[in-house]
Amino acid sequence: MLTFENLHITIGDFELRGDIKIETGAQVAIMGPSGAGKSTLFNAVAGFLSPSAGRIVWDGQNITTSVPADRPIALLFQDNNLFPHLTAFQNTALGIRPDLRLSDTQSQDVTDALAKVGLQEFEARKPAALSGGQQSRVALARVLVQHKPLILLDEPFAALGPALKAEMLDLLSRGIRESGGTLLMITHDPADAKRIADSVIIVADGQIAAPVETVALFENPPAALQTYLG
Ligand SMILES: Nc1ncnc2c1ncn2[C@@H]1O[C@H](COP(=O)(O)OP(=O)(O)OP(=O)(O)O)[C@@H](O)[C@H]1O
Repeated sequence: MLTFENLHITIGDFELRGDIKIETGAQVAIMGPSGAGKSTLFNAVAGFLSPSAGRIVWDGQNITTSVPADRPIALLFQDNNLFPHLTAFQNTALGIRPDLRLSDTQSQDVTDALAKVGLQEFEARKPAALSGGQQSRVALARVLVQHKPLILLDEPFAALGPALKAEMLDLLSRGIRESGGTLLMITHDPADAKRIADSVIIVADGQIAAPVETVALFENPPAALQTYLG
């Protein structure tokens, strides 16, 4: 379980508060207006920003002040962050060891992750020789190979067309479910939430709301979501 205990985040005069629990294995969409603090919340969870008060607890362990590398977290951001001079295999392997010196088992893990995202034939290709969708798959393989229990995605696959995006979300959701991971995904697209999220957390008006079951939320959206959806 991921818990925000009286969490208070401050940047200049921007403030965000939350006191919520997220069940292990949940797949949760984070939604809310632009500038409401979604990325800021991720930065605090990932350890790039220190909260001004409160605690972030994962499975009973206080991680509020842990350095990013010691947190149980893998991150996937919109731009994929692939290195142009490295192959799909090497870009994936970076998730295990930045110096790319893998054991045989680790190499097999990379091969398995690339197969899982349908790139078994593309291991030796560099990003320039991969389509946008294939590049996203490499980034996803790099997340899966880390076997982290908590996965944070900030607007993943936003650059892809709707069909490809849906396919990637399904791959992602299945991959994380198989590994028992917990997923937090920032998205502006209600279709993303409806496709894979069990519940939605609304970040608005300085508050991180408790997760609400996705179908129920869209059937009866709170005021902040109504305004945001237009
Ligand atoms: N480094 C910073 N210094 C000062 N203010 C910041 C900084 N980073 C973010 N902010 C402010 O914090 C608030 C929250 O920003 P954040 O990027 O978390 O919003 P968001 O919900 O992710 O928005 P979007 O949907 O547009 O990406 C905004 O008012 C932003 O201007």
